[in-house]
Amino acid sequence: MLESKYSAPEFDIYGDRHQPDDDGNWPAPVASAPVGAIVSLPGSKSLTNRELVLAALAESPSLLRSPLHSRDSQNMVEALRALGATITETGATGNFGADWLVTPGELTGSTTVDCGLAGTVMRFVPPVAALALGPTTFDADSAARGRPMGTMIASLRALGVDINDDGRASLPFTVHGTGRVGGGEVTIDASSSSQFVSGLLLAAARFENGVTLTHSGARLPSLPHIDMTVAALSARGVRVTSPAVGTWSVEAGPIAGRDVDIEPDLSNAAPFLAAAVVTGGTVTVTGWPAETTQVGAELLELLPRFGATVILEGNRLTVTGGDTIPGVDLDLTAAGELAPALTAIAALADSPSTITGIGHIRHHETDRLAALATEINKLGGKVTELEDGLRIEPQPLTGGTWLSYHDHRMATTGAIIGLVVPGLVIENIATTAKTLPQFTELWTTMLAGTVRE
Ligand SMILES: O=C(O)C1=C[C@@H](OP(=O)(O)O)[C@@H](O)[C@H](O)C1
Ligand SMILES: C=C(OP(=O)(O)O)C(=O)O
Repeated sequence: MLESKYSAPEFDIYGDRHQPDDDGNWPAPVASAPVGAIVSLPGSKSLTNRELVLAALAESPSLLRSPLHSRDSQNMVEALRALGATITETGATGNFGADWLVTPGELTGSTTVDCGLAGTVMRFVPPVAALALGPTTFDADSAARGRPMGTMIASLRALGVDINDDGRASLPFTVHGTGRVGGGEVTIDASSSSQFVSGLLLAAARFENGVTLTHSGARLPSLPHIDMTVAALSARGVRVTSPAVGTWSVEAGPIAGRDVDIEPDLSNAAPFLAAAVVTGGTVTVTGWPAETTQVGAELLELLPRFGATVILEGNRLTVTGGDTIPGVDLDLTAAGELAPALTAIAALADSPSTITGIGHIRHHETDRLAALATEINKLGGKVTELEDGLRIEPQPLTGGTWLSYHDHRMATTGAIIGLVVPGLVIENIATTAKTLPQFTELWTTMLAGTVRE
């Protein structure tokens, strides 16, 4: 497949060319043959940042083993430290960094929180700040200031929290914590992000009356991420129920300290597994959990739709690309986080694809529907934006500059396409540090494992 559709590689994947230049541009390495590699990945962003929040709100210390060390998790650590938790590195430093010991402390507030580019920080920490004794001002990178926050601000206000946003309904804003939140019933529209639900549920056991939250919007994206929140709460002894579809109830009560192993990030596995699909090679990801709430688990069903063979043996997931890549019709409402990597596969497929249910990813790190269509079309592709998705009609692609839009998954999506499209240069590859600072190293190591035929 690789040879039949695309020209031979032009340059050496092992050379210095695969470091970014001084402007942060990175020539995406081309796979000279089907990839063949075993890849280990750092911890899950979503699990790490949930466990950090819960550990900071708990009644006793927690140990997070193999947490993600990345910009998003660092922003979370610094936010919780600023609010009063003590977080120290401990234990042997593994391949991807030390464990974290989190000791809860009095939530003092009177501080500022830099959310960076992290949706989990801007949506999970304000309810914690509402429990603090003083004001907390939240801001973010200018690239992230426009991400939706109105639902969080309105729902905290509905629960009795004083917030000053100067009428913007977005960052920056100040949460005037008083040390207590009454809680109770609240109805919110979480159609632009599931993180509004998760953020309120994570802190709700510390509200005086807990929370009963009902989602009222037309659609609710990323449900597996809410299930992850519910599971993380339950594992810490919090009583949380879902009495009806779209309603969750968290009882007031203590949050238990807990030692927890953070699973590898299965969404960050997507580009590596996609590399097997688009080159007709084989990639094994280690440490794949037997059971997980991560949405990346859906790759086991999704990648075979693109002609791949997927085998889970023990804790190793092996994906082998097929001889052809059929186009697909997918509803990714639940798994929008996987859409960029799957769009790369679809752009390199043998027939058209339609991906729907992902209107909300216009509110991710960038408008991902516009960004994916723009960048693929610049290379000669034919991607049409739909109201809630993309129509992808594969075309022969040529190299060019691939913009990242401060979006780690845009950067890694470019890398997938660059495996088979020579001359693709990714702007601001460093933005991958949001969730995977080792991306270029792991990617080139994956390619160095290539079995040349
Ligand atoms: O709760 C979480 O950890 C996340 C929820 C999802 O957000 P949306 O519901 O905004 O898609 C997902 O896309 C994001 O990467 C992480
Ligand atoms: C949408 C994402 O991130 P965030 O947690 O910043 O929303 C993502 O990682 O794909």
